[in-house]
Amino acid sequence: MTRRRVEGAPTWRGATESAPLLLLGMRPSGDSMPPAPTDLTDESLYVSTGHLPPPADVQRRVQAAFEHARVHTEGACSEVYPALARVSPELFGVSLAGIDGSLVSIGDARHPFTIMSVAKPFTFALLCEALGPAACRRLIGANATGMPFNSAAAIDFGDEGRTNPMVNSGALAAASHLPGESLEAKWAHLSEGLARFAGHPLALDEDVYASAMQTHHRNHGMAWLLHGLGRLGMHPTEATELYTRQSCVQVTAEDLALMGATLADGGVQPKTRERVVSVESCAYALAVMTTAGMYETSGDWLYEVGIPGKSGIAGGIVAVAPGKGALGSFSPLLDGAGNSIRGQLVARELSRSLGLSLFTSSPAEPPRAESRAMPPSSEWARGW
Ligand SMILES: NC(=O)CC[C@H](N)C(=O)O
Repeated sequence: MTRRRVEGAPTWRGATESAPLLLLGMRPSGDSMPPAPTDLTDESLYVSTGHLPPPADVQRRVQAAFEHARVHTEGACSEVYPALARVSPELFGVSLAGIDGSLVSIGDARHPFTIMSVAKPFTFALLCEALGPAACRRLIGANATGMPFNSAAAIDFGDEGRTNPMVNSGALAAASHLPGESLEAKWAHLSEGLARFAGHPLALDEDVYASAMQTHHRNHGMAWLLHGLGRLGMHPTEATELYTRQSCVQVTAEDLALMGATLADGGVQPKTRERVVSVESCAYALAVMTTAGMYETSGDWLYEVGIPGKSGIAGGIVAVAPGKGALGSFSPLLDGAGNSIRGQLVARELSRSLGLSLFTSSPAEPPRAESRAMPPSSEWARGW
C-alpha cells in the first residue's frame, strides 16, 4: 500500500498567510517544511550540555556495567550473512570515550568486527555535510518506520519511498547520494570520511564482504523498489554494492566510542582534533539516530537509555551523549530486532551511572519546603 499526498493539499511553498500549512493527518513530505533560518551558524548557536563524572568514577562505573552485562549469555549471532554466524558469541568489549579524547576500554574493546548498521549515522552525517539537512530529508526522509531494519514494507508505507537513514532502505538511498560520479568515487568519499571519524584508516573485512555480496538479495530488491520511486542517486546494483561495502568496514568498540564522541563534540574528532563534519550535521545525524537507531525498538531504547543509539547486526552499538562523550560496545549476541543484548544493558546502566540521559534533570535549587508538604491522607480522602 502506498500512501499518497492529497491532491491540492497545501505545501509550505504554496501556502498563503491564512491557509493552514499542514492539515491534520496529512503526511508532510521532506520539502513541505519551512526552510530553516540561514543565519544560525555554528558560532551563533547557544549550546548547553553537561559533563561526565571525574575519570576515576567513569573507570569504576564502566567496569561495573561491563561485569553486570557479562553474565547475560542469551541471544544469538546474526544469520543475515553466513560469515556473521561464525563469530564467537563470547566476545564482549566496552569503550567509553570522553570528548577530551579520554578512553576507558574493557574486555574485547580492540577486537575487530564489521560495523554493519552502525555506519549509518556517520554516512548520514557525511551526506548532510555534502548536501545540507533539507536536501537529505527531502531525498531520504527522517521519520520513524516502526519496522525491522530490513523491512521492504517500510518503503511502501513511507512518503513516496522516504524512510529513515538508520534503516536499510534509507541507508541505501543515503549512500547512493554521496558525492562522486562513480561507485569508486563515492566509496572513496565514504571510506575517507569514516576513517576521519575513527581517526585512522579502516580496513574492509574481505571475508564478511564476500559473504554479504553473495547473500544481500533483500537489500538488492529494496534498492530496485527505491529506484522505482526515484529515490536513488545511482544504479540500484551499484547502490547495493556501496551500501554492502559500508557495512563491512572493520571497527572495534574503541573506534565506535571515538566515532560517537566526534558526533558528541560538534563534529571534531577528540584524538586528532580534526573537524570531520559541522555542528549542524552532527545534530541532524543524532536526530535520525534517536528516531530509528534501534529500528522498531527505538522507543524502548529511548525510554531506558535516553540518548541516541545505533546498533549493527555484527554486535556493535554506539550511544552518543552530546557534549559528554560516547559509548562503543561489541557483543554479537542479538535480540530479535538485531540489537546486541549486552550492549543495550551496558548502555542502560551507564546512562544512569554516568548521567548520560538527555531527559534526566534535578533541581538546581532545592524545592521550597512547603511545596513538599502533602495533606494527611485522611484529610485528602474526605475531599475525594
Ligand atoms: N542491522 C544491520 O546491521 C543491517 C546491516 C546489514 N548490512 C544488512 O543490510 O542487512
